[in-house]
Amino acid sequence: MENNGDSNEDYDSSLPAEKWRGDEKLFQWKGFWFRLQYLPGTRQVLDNFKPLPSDVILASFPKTGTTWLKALLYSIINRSSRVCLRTTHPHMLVPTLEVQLYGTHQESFSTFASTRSPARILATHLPHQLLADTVKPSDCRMVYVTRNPKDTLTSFWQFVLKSRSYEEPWPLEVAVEKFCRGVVPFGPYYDHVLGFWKESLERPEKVFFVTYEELKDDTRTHVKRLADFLGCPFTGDGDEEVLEEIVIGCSFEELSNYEVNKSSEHSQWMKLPFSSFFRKGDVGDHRNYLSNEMVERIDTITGEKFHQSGFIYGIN
Ligand SMILES: Nc1ncnc2c1ncn2[C@@H]1O[C@H](COP(=O)(O)OS(=O)(=O)O)[C@@H](OP(=O)(O)O)[C@H]1O
Repeated sequence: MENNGDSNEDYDSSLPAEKWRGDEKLFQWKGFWFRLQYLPGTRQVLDNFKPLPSDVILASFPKTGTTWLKALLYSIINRSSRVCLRTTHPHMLVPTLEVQLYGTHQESFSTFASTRSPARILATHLPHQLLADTVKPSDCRMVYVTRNPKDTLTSFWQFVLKSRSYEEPWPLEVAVEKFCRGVVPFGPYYDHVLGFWKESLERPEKVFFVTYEELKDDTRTHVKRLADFLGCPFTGDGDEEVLEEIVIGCSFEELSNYEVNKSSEHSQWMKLPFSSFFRKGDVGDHRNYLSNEMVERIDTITGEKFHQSGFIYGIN
Protein backbone atom coordinates (compact mmCIF):
# COMPACT_ATOMS: atom_id res chain seq x y z
CA MET A 1 0.00 0.00 0.00
CA GLU A 2 1.58 3.19 -1.14
CA ASN A 3 1.60 6.87 -0.35
CA ASN A 4 2.64 9.13 -3.19
CA GLY A 5 3.57 11.88 -0.75
CA ASP A 6 0.69 14.27 -1.40
CA SER A 7 1.44 17.23 0.77
CA ASN A 8 -1.00 18.91 3.11
CA GLU A 9 -0.35 22.26 1.45
CA ASP A 10 -2.13 21.03 -1.70
CA TYR A 11 -5.42 21.29 0.15
CA ASP A 12 -4.78 24.26 2.34
CA SER A 13 -5.61 27.14 0.06
CA SER A 14 -8.35 25.79 -2.19
CA LEU A 15 -10.89 24.25 0.21
CA PRO A 16 -13.50 25.84 2.48
CA ALA A 17 -12.08 25.87 5.99
CA GLU A 18 -13.39 26.40 9.52
CA LYS A 19 -11.64 26.83 12.82
CA TRP A 20 -11.54 23.57 14.74
CA ARG A 21 -9.41 23.80 17.89
CA GLY A 22 -6.39 25.89 18.70
CA ASP A 23 -4.75 26.79 15.41
CA GLU A 24 -6.21 23.78 13.67
CA LYS A 25 -8.81 24.08 10.93
CA LEU A 26 -11.13 21.54 9.37
CA PHE A 27 -11.37 21.43 5.59
CA GLN A 28 -14.47 20.64 3.58
CA TRP A 29 -13.85 18.20 0.77
CA LYS A 30 -16.56 16.53 -1.31
CA GLY A 31 -19.22 17.57 1.18
CA PHE A 32 -17.48 16.28 4.33
CA TRP A 33 -15.13 17.85 6.90
CA PHE A 34 -11.60 16.61 7.46
CA ARG A 35 -8.62 17.29 9.64
CA LEU A 36 -5.84 18.33 7.30
CA GLN A 37 -3.63 15.47 8.42
CA TYR A 38 -6.16 12.88 7.20
CA LEU A 39 -6.83 14.37 3.77
CA PRO A 40 -3.82 12.89 1.97
CA GLY A 41 -4.60 9.44 3.42
CA THR A 42 -8.23 9.80 2.41
CA ARG A 43 -7.25 10.67 -1.16
CA GLN A 44 -4.86 7.73 -1.21
CA VAL A 45 -7.58 5.34 -0.07
CA LEU A 46 -10.00 6.56 -2.73
CA ASP A 47 -7.35 6.49 -5.47
CA ASN A 48 -5.49 3.31 -4.63
CA PHE A 49 -7.33 1.00 -2.25
CA LYS A 50 -8.74 -2.06 -4.01
CA PRO A 51 -10.68 -4.20 -1.55
CA LEU A 52 -10.59 -7.96 -2.01
CA PRO A 53 -14.00 -9.65 -2.29
CA SER A 54 -13.19 -11.44 0.98
CA ASP A 55 -12.43 -8.19 2.87
CA VAL A 56 -14.56 -7.08 5.78
CA ILE A 57 -14.65 -3.32 6.15
CA LEU A 58 -15.85 -1.77 9.37
CA ALA A 59 -17.16 1.74 8.75
CA SER A 60 -18.24 4.20 11.41
CA PHE A 61 -18.52 7.82 12.36
CA PRO A 62 -16.02 8.47 15.17
CA LYS A 63 -17.17 7.68 18.71
CA THR A 64 -20.02 5.40 17.73
CA GLY A 65 -18.52 2.03 18.74
CA THR A 66 -15.55 1.53 16.39
CA THR A 67 -13.22 0.11 19.04
CA TRP A 68 -15.88 -2.34 20.26
CA LEU A 69 -16.65 -3.52 16.72
CA LYS A 70 -12.96 -3.91 15.92
CA ALA A 71 -12.68 -6.28 18.86
CA LEU A 72 -15.91 -8.09 18.00
CA LEU A 73 -15.18 -8.54 14.28
CA TYR A 74 -11.68 -9.77 14.98
CA SER A 75 -13.01 -12.21 17.56
CA ILE A 76 -15.88 -13.49 15.42
CA ILE A 77 -13.70 -14.07 12.39
CA ASN A 78 -10.91 -15.66 14.42
CA ARG A 79 -13.28 -17.62 16.66
CA SER A 80 -11.80 -16.40 19.90
CA SER A 81 -11.23 -13.26 21.81
CA ARG A 82 -9.28 -13.41 24.99
CA VAL A 83 -5.76 -14.37 23.93
CA CYS A 84 -5.27 -11.61 21.42
CA LEU A 85 -7.41 -8.98 23.11
CA ARG A 86 -5.46 -9.26 26.34
CA THR A 87 -2.26 -8.24 24.63
CA THR A 88 -3.31 -6.08 21.69
CA HIS A 89 -5.32 -2.87 21.62
CA PRO A 90 -8.30 -3.15 19.20
CA HIS A 91 -6.83 -0.32 17.11
CA MET A 92 -3.73 -2.45 16.59
CA LEU A 93 -5.81 -5.48 15.69
CA VAL A 94 -7.67 -3.77 12.87
CA PRO A 95 -6.11 -0.79 11.09
CA THR A 96 -8.00 2.30 10.00
CA LEU A 97 -7.41 2.74 6.29
CA GLU A 98 -7.04 6.50 5.93
CA VAL A 99 -4.96 6.84 9.09
CA GLN A 100 -2.86 3.77 9.69
CA LEU A 101 -2.44 2.23 6.23
CA TYR A 102 -2.54 5.14 3.77
CA GLY A 103 -2.22 8.15 6.03
CA THR A 104 0.57 10.30 7.29
CA HIS A 105 1.19 7.93 10.23
CA GLN A 106 1.59 4.82 8.15
CA GLU A 107 2.30 1.49 9.67
CA SER A 108 2.61 -1.58 7.48
CA PHE A 109 -0.36 -3.91 7.33
CA SER A 110 1.72 -6.69 8.84
CA THR A 111 1.90 -4.68 12.09
CA PHE A 112 -1.75 -5.52 12.69
CA ALA A 113 -3.11 -8.75 14.09
CA SER A 114 -5.87 -8.92 11.48
CA THR A 115 -3.18 -9.74 8.87
CA ARG A 116 -3.37 -13.25 10.21
CA SER A 117 -7.17 -13.47 10.07
CA PRO A 118 -8.98 -15.76 7.62
CA ALA A 119 -10.37 -12.55 6.08
CA ARG A 120 -8.73 -9.11 6.11
CA ILE A 121 -10.51 -6.76 8.48
CA LEU A 122 -10.05 -3.06 7.79
CA ALA A 123 -11.72 -0.01 9.26
CA THR A 124 -12.59 3.45 8.01
CA HIS A 125 -14.36 6.61 9.09
CA LEU A 126 -14.93 7.65 5.48
CA PRO A 127 -18.56 8.22 4.45
CA HIS A 128 -20.26 5.94 1.96
CA GLN A 129 -20.83 8.86 -0.38
CA LEU A 130 -17.04 8.94 -0.92
CA LEU A 131 -16.31 5.22 -0.62
CA ALA A 132 -19.01 3.85 -2.92
CA ASP A 133 -16.87 3.72 -6.08
CA THR A 134 -14.10 1.95 -4.16
CA VAL A 135 -16.12 -0.70 -2.35
CA LYS A 136 -18.98 -1.54 -4.69
CA PRO A 137 -16.95 -3.04 -7.54
CA SER A 138 -15.14 -5.38 -5.15
CA ASP A 139 -18.20 -7.01 -3.63
CA CYS A 140 -16.59 -6.93 -0.18
CA ARG A 141 -18.72 -6.93 2.97
CA MET A 142 -19.17 -3.84 5.09
CA VAL A 143 -20.29 -3.49 8.69
CA TYR A 144 -21.52 -0.08 9.81
CA VAL A 145 -22.06 0.84 13.43
CA THR A 146 -23.81 3.99 14.53
CA ARG A 147 -24.83 5.56 17.82
CA ASN A 148 -27.45 8.08 18.82
CA PRO A 149 -26.31 11.63 18.01
CA LYS A 150 -26.41 12.98 21.58
CA ASP A 151 -24.18 10.22 22.99
CA THR A 152 -21.90 10.41 19.95
CA LEU A 153 -21.47 14.13 20.46
CA THR A 154 -20.94 13.72 24.21
CA SER A 155 -18.34 11.00 23.72
CA PHE A 156 -16.63 13.09 21.08
CA TRP A 157 -16.59 16.21 23.22
CA GLN A 158 -15.10 14.31 26.16
CA PHE A 159 -12.50 12.73 23.88
CA VAL A 160 -11.38 16.04 22.39
CA LEU A 161 -11.45 17.68 25.81
CA LYS A 162 -8.96 15.15 27.11
CA SER A 163 -6.71 15.33 24.09
CA ARG A 164 -3.28 16.59 24.98
CA SER A 165 -2.91 18.07 21.49
CA TYR A 166 -4.95 21.14 22.40
CA GLU A 167 -4.26 23.60 25.15
CA GLU A 168 -7.36 25.78 25.05
CA PRO A 169 -10.65 24.81 26.72
CA TRP A 170 -13.44 23.48 24.52
CA PRO A 171 -16.84 24.48 25.87
CA LEU A 172 -19.69 22.06 25.30
CA GLU A 173 -21.65 24.90 23.63
CA VAL A 174 -18.98 25.09 20.94
CA ALA A 175 -19.01 21.32 20.43
CA VAL A 176 -22.81 21.28 20.08
CA GLU A 177 -22.73 24.19 17.66
CA LYS A 178 -20.16 22.51 15.45
CA PHE A 179 -21.87 19.10 15.60
CA CYS A 180 -25.23 20.61 14.66
CA ARG A 181 -23.70 22.39 11.68
CA GLY A 182 -21.88 19.20 10.68
CA VAL A 183 -18.45 20.74 11.16
CA VAL A 184 -16.69 17.83 12.90
CA PRO A 185 -14.12 15.43 11.48
CA PHE A 186 -15.86 13.13 8.95
CA GLY A 187 -19.08 15.09 9.48
CA PRO A 188 -21.84 15.89 8.93
CA TYR A 189 -22.80 13.00 11.23
CA TYR A 190 -26.33 12.79 9.78
CA ASP A 191 -25.15 12.48 6.15
CA HIS A 192 -22.59 9.87 7.23
CA VAL A 193 -25.19 7.69 8.95
CA LEU A 194 -27.83 8.08 6.22
CA GLY A 195 -25.34 7.16 3.50
CA PHE A 196 -24.68 3.75 5.05
CA TRP A 197 -28.25 3.23 6.23
CA LYS A 198 -29.58 3.66 2.68
CA GLU A 199 -26.89 1.40 1.29
CA SER A 200 -27.74 -1.29 3.85
CA LEU A 201 -31.35 -1.21 2.65
CA GLU A 202 -30.29 -1.53 -0.97
CA ARG A 203 -27.61 -4.17 -0.44
CA PRO A 204 -28.40 -5.95 2.84
CA GLU A 205 -26.30 -8.96 1.85
CA LYS A 206 -23.22 -6.72 1.63
CA VAL A 207 -23.84 -3.95 4.17
CA PHE A 208 -24.70 -4.78 7.78
CA PHE A 209 -26.07 -1.87 9.78
CA VAL A 210 -26.20 -2.01 13.57
CA THR A 211 -26.59 0.54 16.33
CA TYR A 212 -24.56 0.87 19.52
CA GLU A 213 -27.77 0.76 21.53
CA GLU A 214 -28.95 -2.51 19.92
CA LEU A 215 -25.58 -4.05 20.64
CA LYS A 216 -25.65 -2.90 24.26
CA ASP A 217 -29.18 -4.14 24.72
CA ASP A 218 -28.58 -7.65 23.39
CA THR A 219 -24.97 -8.19 22.38
CA ARG A 220 -25.37 -11.94 21.96
CA THR A 221 -28.16 -11.74 19.37
CA HIS A 222 -26.37 -9.13 17.30
CA VAL A 223 -23.04 -10.93 17.45
CA LYS A 224 -24.84 -14.01 16.12
CA ARG A 225 -26.42 -11.94 13.35
CA LEU A 226 -23.02 -10.50 12.53
CA ALA A 227 -21.48 -13.96 12.32
CA ASP A 228 -24.29 -15.10 9.98
CA PHE A 229 -23.73 -12.04 7.81
CA LEU A 230 -19.98 -12.71 7.68
CA GLY A 231 -20.59 -16.30 6.60
CA CYS A 232 -19.18 -17.85 9.77
CA PRO A 233 -22.27 -18.68 11.88
CA PHE A 234 -22.11 -20.05 15.40
CA THR A 235 -23.71 -23.37 14.58
CA GLY A 236 -20.97 -25.91 15.23
CA ASP A 237 -20.08 -27.99 18.26
CA GLY A 238 -18.80 -25.81 21.08
CA ASP A 239 -19.80 -22.60 19.27
CA GLU A 240 -22.18 -21.53 22.03
CA GLU A 241 -19.24 -21.36 24.45
CA VAL A 242 -17.12 -19.45 21.95
CA LEU A 243 -19.96 -17.00 21.38
CA GLU A 244 -20.30 -16.47 25.12
CA GLU A 245 -16.58 -15.90 25.48
CA ILE A 246 -16.61 -13.33 22.69
CA VAL A 247 -19.56 -11.40 24.09
CA ILE A 248 -17.94 -11.22 27.52
CA GLY A 249 -14.38 -10.77 26.26
CA CYS A 250 -15.39 -7.75 24.16
CA SER A 251 -17.66 -6.17 26.75
CA PHE A 252 -16.70 -2.73 27.99
CA GLU A 253 -16.08 -4.06 31.47
CA GLU A 254 -13.58 -6.71 30.34
CA LEU A 255 -11.97 -4.88 27.46
CA SER A 256 -11.34 -1.69 29.41
CA ASN A 257 -9.68 -3.71 32.16
CA TYR A 258 -7.05 -5.42 30.05
CA GLU A 259 -3.65 -3.93 30.88
CA VAL A 260 -2.98 -2.97 27.26
CA ASN A 261 -6.18 -0.93 27.14
CA LYS A 262 -5.43 0.83 30.43
CA SER A 263 -2.03 1.79 29.14
CA SER A 264 -0.84 5.34 28.71
CA GLU A 265 1.22 4.19 25.72
CA HIS A 266 0.15 5.01 22.20
CA SER A 267 1.01 3.86 18.73
CA GLN A 268 2.85 5.95 16.17
CA TRP A 269 -0.26 7.71 14.86
CA MET A 270 -2.17 8.34 18.04
CA LYS A 271 -1.40 11.32 20.19
CA LEU A 272 -3.68 9.77 22.78
CA PRO A 273 -3.08 6.92 25.19
CA PHE A 274 -4.72 3.58 24.39
CA SER A 275 -6.88 4.08 27.48
CA SER A 276 -8.69 7.07 25.97
CA PHE A 277 -10.79 4.82 23.72
CA PHE A 278 -12.53 3.48 26.81
CA ARG A 279 -14.39 6.06 28.85
CA LYS A 280 -17.80 4.93 30.17
CA GLY A 281 -19.41 2.83 27.47
CA ASP A 282 -22.95 3.75 28.53
CA VAL A 283 -26.14 4.50 26.66
CA GLY A 284 -27.64 7.87 27.58
CA ASP A 285 -24.56 9.52 29.09
CA HIS A 286 -25.55 12.75 27.30
CA ARG A 287 -28.10 13.28 30.09
CA ASN A 288 -25.20 14.06 32.40
CA TYR A 289 -23.94 16.89 30.22
CA LEU A 290 -26.39 18.34 27.70
CA SER A 291 -28.84 21.07 28.73
CA ASN A 292 -32.53 20.86 27.80
CA GLU A 293 -31.97 23.46 25.10
CA MET A 294 -29.13 21.45 23.61
CA VAL A 295 -31.21 18.28 23.64
CA GLU A 296 -34.09 20.09 21.99
CA ARG A 297 -31.87 21.54 19.31
CA ILE A 298 -30.26 18.19 18.46
CA ASP A 299 -33.59 16.33 18.56
CA THR A 300 -35.09 18.83 16.13
CA ILE A 301 -32.25 18.28 13.67
CA THR A 302 -32.47 14.51 14.16
CA GLY A 303 -36.18 14.68 13.34
CA GLU A 304 -35.50 16.71 10.22
CA LYS A 305 -32.61 14.65 8.95
CA PHE A 306 -33.35 11.08 10.07
CA HIS A 307 -37.07 10.82 10.55
CA GLN A 308 -37.95 12.69 7.39
CA SER A 309 -35.73 10.22 5.52
CA GLY A 310 -37.68 7.34 7.06
CA PHE A 311 -34.92 6.37 9.52
CA ILE A 312 -36.65 6.39 12.88
CA TYR A 313 -33.72 6.64 15.25
CA GLY A 314 -31.82 8.92 17.55
CA ILE A 315 -34.40 10.62 19.80
CA ASN A 316 -34.53 9.12 23.29
N1 LIG B 1 -16.42 -2.77 24.46
C1 LIG B 1 -17.12 -1.65 24.47
N2 LIG B 1 -18.44 -1.68 24.72
C2 LIG B 1 -19.17 -0.54 24.75
N3 LIG B 1 -18.65 0.70 24.51
C3 LIG B 1 -17.32 0.77 24.23
C4 LIG B 1 -16.51 -0.38 24.20
N4 LIG B 1 -15.25 0.01 23.90
C5 LIG B 1 -15.27 1.35 23.78
N5 LIG B 1 -16.52 1.81 23.98
C6 LIG B 1 -16.99 3.19 23.95
O1 LIG B 1 -17.08 3.64 22.60
C7 LIG B 1 -16.78 5.04 22.55
C8 LIG B 1 -15.58 5.28 21.65
O2 LIG B 1 -16.05 5.18 20.32
P1 LIG B 1 -15.14 4.68 19.15
O3 LIG B 1 -14.50 3.40 19.52
O4 LIG B 1 -15.98 4.71 17.93
O5 LIG B 1 -14.02 5.81 19.06
S1 LIG B 1 -13.01 6.02 17.84
O6 LIG B 1 -13.80 6.49 16.70
O7 LIG B 1 -12.33 4.77 17.57
O8 LIG B 1 -12.08 7.08 18.30
C9 LIG B 1 -16.52 5.47 23.96
O9 LIG B 1 -17.80 5.86 24.47
P2 LIG B 1 -17.99 6.82 25.74
O10 LIG B 1 -17.60 6.02 26.92
O11 LIG B 1 -19.44 7.18 25.74
O12 LIG B 1 -17.12 8.02 25.52
C10 LIG B 1 -16.02 4.18 24.58
O13 LIG B 1 -16.09 4.15 25.98
